[in-house]
Amino acid sequence: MDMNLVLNHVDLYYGKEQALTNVSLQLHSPRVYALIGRNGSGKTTLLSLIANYRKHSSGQITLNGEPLFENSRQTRHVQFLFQRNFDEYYESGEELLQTAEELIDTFDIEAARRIASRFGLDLSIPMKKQSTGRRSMFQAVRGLASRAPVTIFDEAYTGMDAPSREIFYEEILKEQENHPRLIIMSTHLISEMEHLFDEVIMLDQGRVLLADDYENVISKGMTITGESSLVEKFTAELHVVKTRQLGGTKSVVIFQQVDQNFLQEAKELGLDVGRVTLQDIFTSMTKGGELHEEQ
Ligand SMILES: Nc1ncnc2c1ncn2[C@@H]1O[C@H](COP(=O)(O)OP(=O)(O)OP(=O)(O)O)[C@@H](O)[C@H]1O
Repeated sequence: MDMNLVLNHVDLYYGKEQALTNVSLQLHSPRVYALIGRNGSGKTTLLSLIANYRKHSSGQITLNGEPLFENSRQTRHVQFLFQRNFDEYYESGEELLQTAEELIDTFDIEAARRIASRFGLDLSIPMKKQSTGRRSMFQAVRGLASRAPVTIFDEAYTGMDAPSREIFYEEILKEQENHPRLIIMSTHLISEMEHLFDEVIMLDQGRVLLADDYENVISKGMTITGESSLVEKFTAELHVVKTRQLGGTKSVVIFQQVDQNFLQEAKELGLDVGRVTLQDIFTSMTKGGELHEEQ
């Protein structure tokens, strides 16, 4: 089922504090969206609006052309998985999966049991007795097996060890191949999860700093290194997001689409042009403002 989620000039206030400002986004299936941003940038707030956990203060949020808030015809498409505290849950994982099967039309309990078994997650134990990482595994299982057309994972890996996270990523890719949908994942583990993403949304202090196709984002970022004055001259008109000075050598990160002529010219001048990762772009653009100087 095709999903089309649109946010149009959305603001969110907590009392007098503005957590989201003028957020406009268009998301659609089948895509995996990375939602990245520094602590307190508004990721969970944004996800909680999409998941109908709270109402936006102004603007519009629609799913498939209909206002989303308290609209059960559309909200039933959305599942939100976050680091839930299961301290009061005496039910076992299996019992909670059976409840999910009753409540969620698309839920596949056999898939849930299979993925739980891959994690080595014992579903017979009361959830309150599970460790933090295993509670996260359970949320991952529930989200993946929900097959919800809009599935949201808010830092779903919290507490999971590296092998378990690897299983989670493999299952995301498998699910997306067999049951494609709109998945949104907020994360701080950018390098580790980069291979999962089709799209990138970057928040900074409640505003959208960037929303683009992953390949576009990566193709815009590059480093240019060489003799200081040469680098300065060459990049004077470019969108420089980070500068690093090492003696007489300067290295800058630019974030801008450039053409082959540009690369050729850099080569002829003896400048070194290198690729950067999404994590590099993210830290360059958000570490203490857009332009970051390092000595
Ligand atoms: N329930 C709340 N009441 C008041 N302010 C809140 C509430 N929840 C979040 N905030 C504030 O809103 C802003 C955004 O918080 P949010 O939790 O959405 O950020 P985040 O990007 O998810 O952060 P993190 O990466 O640390 O989880 C922060 O300034 C936070 O203090």
